[in-house]
Amino acid sequence: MVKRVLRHSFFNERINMKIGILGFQGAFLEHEQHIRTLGHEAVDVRYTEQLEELDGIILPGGESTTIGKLLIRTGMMEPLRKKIEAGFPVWGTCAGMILLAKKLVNDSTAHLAVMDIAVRRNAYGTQIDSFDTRVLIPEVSKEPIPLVFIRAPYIEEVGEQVKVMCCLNGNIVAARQQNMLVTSFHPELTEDSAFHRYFVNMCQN
Ligand SMILES: NC(=O)CC[C@H](N)C(=O)O
Repeated sequence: MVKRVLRHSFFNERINMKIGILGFQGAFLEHEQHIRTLGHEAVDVRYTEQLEELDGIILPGGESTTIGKLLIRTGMMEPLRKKIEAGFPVWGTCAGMILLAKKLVNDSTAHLAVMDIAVRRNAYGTQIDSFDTRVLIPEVSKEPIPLVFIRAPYIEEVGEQVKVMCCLNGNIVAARQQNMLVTSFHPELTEDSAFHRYFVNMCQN
């Protein structure tokens, strides 16, 4: 409560959020750039103690099996899971989506298993099946935004609490359940900051 009050300016404008980006592997720099462009601080998260100073965390793309193993090895898996279950804002892009899913339909990777979605890993095939497209996601932006898919997963089933934000050819590629946001694609690899703005807003509320 004290933290919330202190982080508002005199005129009640929110200043300088601290957004963590899990830095074990994957697209740290690209996410950092967007967070900085929006005027907030990006923190490279590698230790459990760092979680306490953050307003939210991004789990970037990479290799979910590797990131899952590192979460266990560093002792961050359980504290992070508990924090997310208590309402800590989190956004998983691609491998990050896999880490957040309660159910993996074609894999048994160690993961956080907090969000009520069933996810298929590498659902679009291999690296050469990577692709990009533009889609209007009204909740996030007034204009169609570029979506980049790289060995991407998609969501096959969602629980009652989950809001589907974007479907592509009948597959769910973006969804939100309260404090948890997931995207199959990589907004950090495009110039459009709409998704980062959306997540920062989630962290402010
Ligand atoms: N770009 C990505 O994050 C790819 C995810 C990767 N295919 C995995 O299973 O973890």
